[in-house]
Amino acid sequence: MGEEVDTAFVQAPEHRPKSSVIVAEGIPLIDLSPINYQNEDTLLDSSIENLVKEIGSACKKWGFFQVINHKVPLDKRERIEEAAKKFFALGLEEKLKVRRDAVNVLGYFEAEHTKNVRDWKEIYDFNVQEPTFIPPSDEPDDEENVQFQWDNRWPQNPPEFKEACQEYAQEVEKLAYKLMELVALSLGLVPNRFRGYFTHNTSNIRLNHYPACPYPHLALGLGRHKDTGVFTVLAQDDTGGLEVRRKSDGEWIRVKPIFNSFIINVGDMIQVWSNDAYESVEHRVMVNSEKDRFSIPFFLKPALYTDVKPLEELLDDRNPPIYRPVN
Ligand SMILES: O=C(O)CCC(=O)C(=O)O
Ligand SMILES: [Fe+2]
Repeated sequence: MGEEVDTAFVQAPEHRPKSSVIVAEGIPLIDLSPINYQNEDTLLDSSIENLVKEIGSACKKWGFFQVINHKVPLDKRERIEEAAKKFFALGLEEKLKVRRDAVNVLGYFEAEHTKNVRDWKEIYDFNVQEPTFIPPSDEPDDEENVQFQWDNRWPQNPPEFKEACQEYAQEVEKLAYKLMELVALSLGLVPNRFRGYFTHNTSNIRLNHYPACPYPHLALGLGRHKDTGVFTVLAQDDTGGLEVRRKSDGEWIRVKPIFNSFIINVGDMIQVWSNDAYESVEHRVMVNSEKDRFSIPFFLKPALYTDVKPLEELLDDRNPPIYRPVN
């Protein structure tokens, strides 16, 4: 990524970052302490009730919130952050050894595009559940129906990379399931309503590296998009750069980094399950000319065979299904 402006990275004028930044007072900060003192049978006492209300209203109003006191051990997070830094600092040739390709969707990738404009970043993807369960195809001979592979490609360097990734994944996955229960309660459902969808989950973790960029006014680290999964649990470093589209007026709002917190955002699947009660919200990432930025999203995703459709319990004559099942 040299000093010349490479037009592949240049955003259309209306999508370029503005020089003034609005820092969100707005996106709610939610303290998860109440669930850390609970066991399953007491999940419904009053501190949980308040927490559930906070989560429900954050999902409705913003589609985004931050959580603290989440019980993901800080040392596990620091270990994967360090491993990610060391991996991205390797030479390109070394990283290309684990590059994703047309068949295997996991591994390193340096040429991601969002809405046809190249993102100023490099990434590494791995799946949380290994091996990923792939349902047998109905039409195995159909040439259109390419069978993708979902095999984690672990680099040899740094040596601790795989273990750091797997240990972190386990912890953040536990947090995701707790949040899923709280989201279920906030929709008036039983806490484990969604659990069965994740037996053969396809959740993945992405390591994002946004290098410092010589023309941050023209490019984006990641163009505007919505997350396609259930929801995302994102660890961002202290650089800042994530912006969220405020539902009330469409303004881009910067999400302030808070030490040892996670950012949670509603994805497309909750939007469908909840029949639009909660909406998936656009977000994007700014780059800057001085500092690299690292982030680690965990994308909670169900089994590949899941039919995602509005949940029957939430529908009635006044709230008919907006979506047909999507598989
Ligand atoms: O880097 C970030 O803060 C956000 C990343 C993101 O939105 C994504 O990878 O989908
Ligand atoms: Fe995203």
